[in-house]
Amino acid sequence: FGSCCSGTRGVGKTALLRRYVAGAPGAAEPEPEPGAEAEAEPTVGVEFYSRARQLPAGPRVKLQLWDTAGQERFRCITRSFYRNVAGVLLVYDVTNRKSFEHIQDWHAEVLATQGPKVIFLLVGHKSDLQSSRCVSSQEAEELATSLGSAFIETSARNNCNVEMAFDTLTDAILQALQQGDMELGEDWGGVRLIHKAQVPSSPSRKQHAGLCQC
Ligand SMILES: Nc1nc2c(ncn2[C@@H]2O[C@H](COP(=O)(O)OP(=O)(O)OP(=O)(O)O)[C@@H](O)[C@H]2O)c(=O)[nH]1
Repeated sequence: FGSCCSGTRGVGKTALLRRYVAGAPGAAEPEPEPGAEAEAEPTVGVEFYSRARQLPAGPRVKLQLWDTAGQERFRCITRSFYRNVAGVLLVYDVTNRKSFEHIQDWHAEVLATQGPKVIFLLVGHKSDLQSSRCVSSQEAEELATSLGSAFIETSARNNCNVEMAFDTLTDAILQALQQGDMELGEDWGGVRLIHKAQVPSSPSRKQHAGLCQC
């Protein structure tokens, strides 16, 4: 499943993705975050992450995750990645009101590129910073409802709800596929199926576990 993280600069998209990828069995711990006084390196264009997940229902899926830069000057590059995503995490920072107000712009931008079939998840990030919160869960719930998406609050720092966020998105994509709300297309890379039967049995080739790998 192709998915991406979108949101204003500095909301914590990279930290969220790194925390999720580091949660895979056997993965290395994410690099320590810079100290409070040091600025984190902004994402340049788009960075790529991936993580496999065994679904309880049987299939093994691989999430291909694009970390898109929040800075305006990279917008041309990031837009080109929306075409091949099945899911989008719309991320804002619960301590940054402006990042919340821009969520509708990010949503509209993805829709303008991808069409209405993409699955959104609204993510209120940095939930560990409760004392400086300026976006309530309730108003975020209301925004999520108006966008037709689910909503979750996360913290990469406390490792709170990080797995849950990506699991929620994956499950929603799977459900949309099963219900026919999302369809596979040959010229669309948002969801790709690799059937086990199509994988040659040569010992030199890596076998895919489960029924399929996306
Ligand atoms: N308190 C707190 N800080 C966080 C959390 N996640 C990220 N940060 C901090 O927020 C800052 C920005 O994080 P990034 O992950 O670089 O943000 P980004 O959205 O990827 O930024 P761009 O790549 O510029 O769009 C860094 O200083 C991180 O240490 C979190 O869960 N809690």
